[in-house]
Amino acid sequence: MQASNDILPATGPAIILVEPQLGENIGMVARAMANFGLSELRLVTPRDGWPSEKARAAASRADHVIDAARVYDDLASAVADLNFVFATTARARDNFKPVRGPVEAGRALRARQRSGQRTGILFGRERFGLYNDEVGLADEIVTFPVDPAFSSLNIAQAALLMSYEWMKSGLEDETKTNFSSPDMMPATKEQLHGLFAYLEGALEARGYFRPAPKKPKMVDNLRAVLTRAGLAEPELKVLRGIISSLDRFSPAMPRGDGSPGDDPRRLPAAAARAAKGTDKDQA
Ligand SMILES: C[S@@+](CC[C@H](N)C(=O)[O-])C[C@H]1O[C@@H](n2cnc3c(N)ncnc32)[C@H](O)[C@@H]1O
Repeated sequence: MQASNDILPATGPAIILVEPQLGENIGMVARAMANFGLSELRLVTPRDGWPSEKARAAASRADHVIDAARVYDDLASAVADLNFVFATTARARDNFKPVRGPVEAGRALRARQRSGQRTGILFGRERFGLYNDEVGLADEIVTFPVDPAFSSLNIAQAALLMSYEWMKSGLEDETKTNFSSPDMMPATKEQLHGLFAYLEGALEARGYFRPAPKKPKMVDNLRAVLTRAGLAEPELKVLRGIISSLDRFSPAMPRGDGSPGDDPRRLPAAAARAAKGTDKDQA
């Protein structure tokens, strides 16, 4: 069957395969996407390179998906322009992320798309799935209800199930859900990662990440908390302003300009009261 000429522009979630190992699987993912009206395929460093004739053959004429597939050097770049990302995983993860079933996830993606957000779904390597720090780049997790004794689906089957739920969510007579006004939609991942870098730099300078071996876990937790908040761009600006202000007015270890040292006259009112020991709460 020939792919139709009037394929719709990519309005559905991007399907993001992290280091896919087999061209055949990439092709079958593309085919499943095309079956259910998805067309935006992103590949993070496919093991056997790209383009792949094996992928094209397995896609069974979903050529429009294969031809439009984009390759990225790392996952952060692949999600940079997205507002909301699901990670699919069969394994329970020890972090703060909400775990959804596929039906709920399909509906959530549809509602976010209707409110103008760009979304994506991550799939892991065939052999061992996604690393925890990769799941950490997503907002929420999707786990399919499967037999716990045999829980791992083939990647293309997993992509097929998610694509199916996506299409089904558009066929249902659902009440439209607007998450928020357009300027309060979640910031893009690139904007969010900018905040991570800024905050982590400020915390590093204050010796927050101690002892050093705990730093990766502390960073993961911090990022999970900030990701879960679904912060919009104006909210990121507020947080940046707060961090920069604390940076300037930390009497203990001043950074940047305007440090007040221990001069209470230059501290914000509450801090000045505390510094002078006149704060009633301290009595
Ligand atoms: C073959 S599986 C990887 C298997 C790996 N042992 C694991 O547990 O993650 C390839 C990918 O398919 C998706 N997947 C497989 N089974 C799944 C399930 N039960 N729920 C959600 N995603 C699943 C995930 O994206 C996974 O990284």
